[in-house]
Amino acid sequence: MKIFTYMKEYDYEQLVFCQDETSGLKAIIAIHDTTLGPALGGTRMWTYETEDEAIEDALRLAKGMTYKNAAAGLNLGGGKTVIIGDPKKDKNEELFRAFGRYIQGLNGRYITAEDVGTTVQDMDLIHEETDYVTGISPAFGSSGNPSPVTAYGVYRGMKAAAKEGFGSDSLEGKTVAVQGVGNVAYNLCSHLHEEGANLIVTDINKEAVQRAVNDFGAKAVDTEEIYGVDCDIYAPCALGATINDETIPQLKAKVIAGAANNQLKDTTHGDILHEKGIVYTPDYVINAGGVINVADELNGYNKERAMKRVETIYDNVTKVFEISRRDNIPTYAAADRMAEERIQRMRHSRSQFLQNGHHILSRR
Ligand SMILES: NC(=O)c1ccc[n+]([C@@H]2O[C@H](COP(=O)([O-])OP(=O)(O)OC[C@H]3O[C@@H](n4cnc5c(N)ncnc54)[C@H](O)[C@@H]3O)[C@@H](O)[C@H]2O)c1
Ligand SMILES: CC(C)C[C@H](N)C(=O)O
Repeated sequence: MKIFTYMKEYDYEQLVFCQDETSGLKAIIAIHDTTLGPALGGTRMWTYETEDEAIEDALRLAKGMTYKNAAAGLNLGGGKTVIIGDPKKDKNEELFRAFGRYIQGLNGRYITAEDVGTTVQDMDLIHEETDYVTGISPAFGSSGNPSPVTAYGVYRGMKAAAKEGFGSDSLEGKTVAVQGVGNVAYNLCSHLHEEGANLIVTDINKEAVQRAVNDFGAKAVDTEEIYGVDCDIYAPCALGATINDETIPQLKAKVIAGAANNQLKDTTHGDILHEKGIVYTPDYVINAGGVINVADELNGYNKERAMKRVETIYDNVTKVFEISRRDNIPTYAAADRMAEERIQRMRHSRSQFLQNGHHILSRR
């Protein structure tokens, strides 16, 4: 992989490789853009086949966080970490503490939180070494696990998408096909079940599937079957790139609305969905609930304030559909436009120098 060529093409600021022999830590911190503020984004722990695959995942996820934070109206830039390893076997205290020291070394340019493969307990270990971590235990005044809040935001965004696709935001009687019933999707299923939606679920983890079957009366299908099931809404809630050349022809859903990051394999797939009249809800707009919640910690966490902001996901999704219709562009492009315009506006409005915080000579 030509790293500098890639970084230049998509305007990345920084890529940090972290190696600690004692703990076995191998991590990549990608900082995409800090125009709006420090880069906030989670830490993913995953078994990557190759180092290039891990680097690419970190870079793509970090850029997604720039757009997610900008579109959500947060004063934060975008970054992300991937730790190369098996979250079931390779975790230890030293590893997360070593990683925490690397974050501390960035002196606030990057703030972390949970993502796939990491937990509140892992964040607590990172917190032993740095304050630049959110989503730690509520006992520290933190917001805790972001997943239930992400799920609530996805639920609200799905309602806005249903309004666009079916003319009503009621999900009662709608059939939703959920791919991956992990931390976010289990909570999403709970909201959908409560509203009277029918659920079809799949996961590579059989216990996760069984829990959804038992708790919500969901119908289980095999992992490859999920794309072609008869449903109104497809909710991708596992990993990325599941909307691609192989899966699009199978889809029967009119609406796509789910939690996963980087759902489109690439932008051409967003174009195809647009041509087919499938309502695609841009991933980083609908799944911003978690980051909105953890970002509130930077002001001293207030749940009521955070949840009020999470409610805006419904309006943000609606706005993306409006831009898409107005400018006749696919929804992913409409979301990018919304995020990029905000970053550009802020970049320009900061051209005037204003002393903020400490006097620049105060430490002499
Ligand atoms: N946790 C959050 O707050 C949050 C916020 C925003 C976005 N996201 C994104 O949402 C997605 C889910 O996050 P999560 O925290 O629930 O993760 P998770 O690891 O708890 O859940 C993911 C689930 O997907 C399953 N899975 C993996 N590959 C699969 C496949 N090929 N087919 C079917 N199932 C498969 C896993 O077994 C797991 O149960 C991720 O893409 C994540 O980046 C999460
Ligand atoms: C900051 C976190 C809550 C990040 C979350 N994993 C996301 O992708 O939005």
